[in-house]
Amino acid sequence: MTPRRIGILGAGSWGTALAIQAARTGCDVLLWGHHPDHIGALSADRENKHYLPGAAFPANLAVTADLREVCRFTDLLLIAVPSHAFKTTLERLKSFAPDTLQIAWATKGFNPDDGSLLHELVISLFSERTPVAALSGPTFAQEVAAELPTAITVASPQIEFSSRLAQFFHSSRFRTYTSTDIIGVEVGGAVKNVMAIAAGIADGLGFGANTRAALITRGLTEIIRLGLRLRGHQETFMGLAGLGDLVLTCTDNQSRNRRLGIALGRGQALEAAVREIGQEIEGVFAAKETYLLARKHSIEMPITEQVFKVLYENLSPAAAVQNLLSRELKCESGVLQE
Ligand SMILES: NC(=O)C1=CN([C@@H]2O[C@H](COP(=O)(O)OP(=O)(O)OC[C@H]3O[C@@H](n4cnc5c(N)ncnc54)[C@H](OP(=O)(O)O)[C@@H]3O)[C@@H](O)[C@H]2O)C=CC1
Ligand SMILES: O=C(CO)COP(=O)(O)O
Repeated sequence: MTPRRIGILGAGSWGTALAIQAARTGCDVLLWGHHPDHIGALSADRENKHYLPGAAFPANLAVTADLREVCRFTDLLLIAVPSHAFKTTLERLKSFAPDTLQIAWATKGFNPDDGSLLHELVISLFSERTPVAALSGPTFAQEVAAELPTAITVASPQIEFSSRLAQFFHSSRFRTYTSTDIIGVEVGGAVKNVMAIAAGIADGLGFGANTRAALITRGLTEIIRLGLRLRGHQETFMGLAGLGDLVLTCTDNQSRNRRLGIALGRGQALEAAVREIGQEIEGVFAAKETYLLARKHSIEMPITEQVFKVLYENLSPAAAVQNLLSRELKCESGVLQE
């Protein structure tokens, strides 16, 4: 049997957890990070002490700070850098990647340049023929590293590619489902982070379970509205990469987006809260991109709008809640209509 090889780009908590998971299934894995010093520490410690402490690297997981080395190792790459670094990572790859490159990603977010989806960016920089896939679902890195049972969706328009990738990561503790709806999976993964900030704000303000459940439900409506407009499939939003990830992120304090919301609801300033969390908080970018997309497509996304205003227009969390509550009365059953 030919050896299964994968290169994983991005040595933060999620790239490291996925590298460990792929290695556990028997793949040979090369994990790339952009800071030589950080990669040196990973190599010496056989552990990512900064981003994923306590998860030992399997022997078949190697690390490098040299992107060319990854392309010499394999033409199958999985990108797990933050969305703001996604384009530059692709551009760096493009100059020396082979024509046979297959690109998957576990990044959750939009292209910050224009709010396009990441698969559109990959195709525009590479080719319509490049196999592409997005991995997304309710998956905290620490729990995957600790081998707590987890399920994820691998979405690609090319079924052979998603099926092959699903096998690269599948184990008895990590269940992989395939999907052809890459649009729905990407929209769900990006916009749930905005809702997690909203849910955190509500909890930080001292509201209760009723408020949280209402935000999750109405947040899902917003995700579906935008997702359908961008041609995602309704059933995807009820799946792991939709409702599954939305519930996870809005309800558990492992979520950095939720923790940011809690800090804001308690009155902490944005910069101080971001600094204290000290890791990527994708919802800060996604709130702006989702808000602009909603305006572009004339879609009502009131929770997104209020989160945007809290983050970018200095609106107080209490005023944002008041704005949501004072909206005109609506019929719930019309939620999916324009
Ligand atoms: N953590 C999780 O549980 C999950 C995360 N995700 C998604 O994974 C993506 C990555 O997040 P996550 O790993 O959690 O973030 P972390 O904050 O844990 O790590 C971010 C990593 O990105 C690196 N990085 C920052 N800028 C660049 C750049 N320009 N080029 C290359 N690498 C860069 C950082 O390196 P350095 O520190 O050296 O700057 C660091 O290694 C996000 O889109 C997130 O939504 C998805 C599912 C679960
Ligand atoms: O996407 C995630 C889990 O599925 C991680 O969420 P946070 O980025 O909010 O920590």
